[in-house]
Amino acid sequence: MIIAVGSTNPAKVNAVRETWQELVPDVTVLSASIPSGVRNQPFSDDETIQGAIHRARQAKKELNADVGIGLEGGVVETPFGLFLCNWSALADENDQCLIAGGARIPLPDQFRAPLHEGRELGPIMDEYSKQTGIRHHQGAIGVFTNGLVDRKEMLIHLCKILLGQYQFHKLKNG
Ligand SMILES: O=P(O)(O)OP(=O)(O)OP(=O)(O)OC[C@H]1O[C@@H](n2cnc3c(O)ncnc32)[C@H](O)[C@@H]1O
Ligand SMILES: [Mg+2]
Repeated sequence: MIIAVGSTNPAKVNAVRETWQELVPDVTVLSASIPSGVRNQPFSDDETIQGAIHRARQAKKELNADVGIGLEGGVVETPFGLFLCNWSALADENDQCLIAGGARIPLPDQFRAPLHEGRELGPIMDEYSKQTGIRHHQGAIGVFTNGLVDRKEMLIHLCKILLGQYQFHKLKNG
């Protein structure tokens, strides 16, 4: 079975690889950089979900896979402040999509202006934490949880929710 991931970000690819290779026999995980079809920095749940779905379907198509997976990070305004959000989608053999949402965590108020001006969270996080490539490693969630939950671990949870739904639908519909 071939699984295609619509990103080359190691936090994303390794999350998919570790989840599927551990839980499903004879899986090959391929990855390719796939545009999300939405803004580089999605600004709502809807836009982030749309990006995840687009990446899942395109990855499946471009890599000629059985199943495609899209993982997308975004930000959402709430009455309690600006939050990081995480969404994922799995495109199955019939191109039907399963969706799963992940962790949310508040972002500092000072991030609001640069994000609204069109900057991406990745570089803002690098400046804030005085590190480089945060998005590829611990992620914002790792920084703001003191390293207790990193981006890959958070994405593994999403991948398990996708895989579990996929198995549930297979058992139900054959
Ligand atoms: O190569 P791709 O797959 O595009 O990976 P990415 O890191 O850009 O991730 P997304 O496109 O899913 O996320 C949209 C933006 O939000 C940023 N982002 C999302 N989650 C993040 C996190 O946990 N830490 C740092 N930046 C994050 C990301 O860097 C982008 O600027
Ligand atoms: Mg991106």
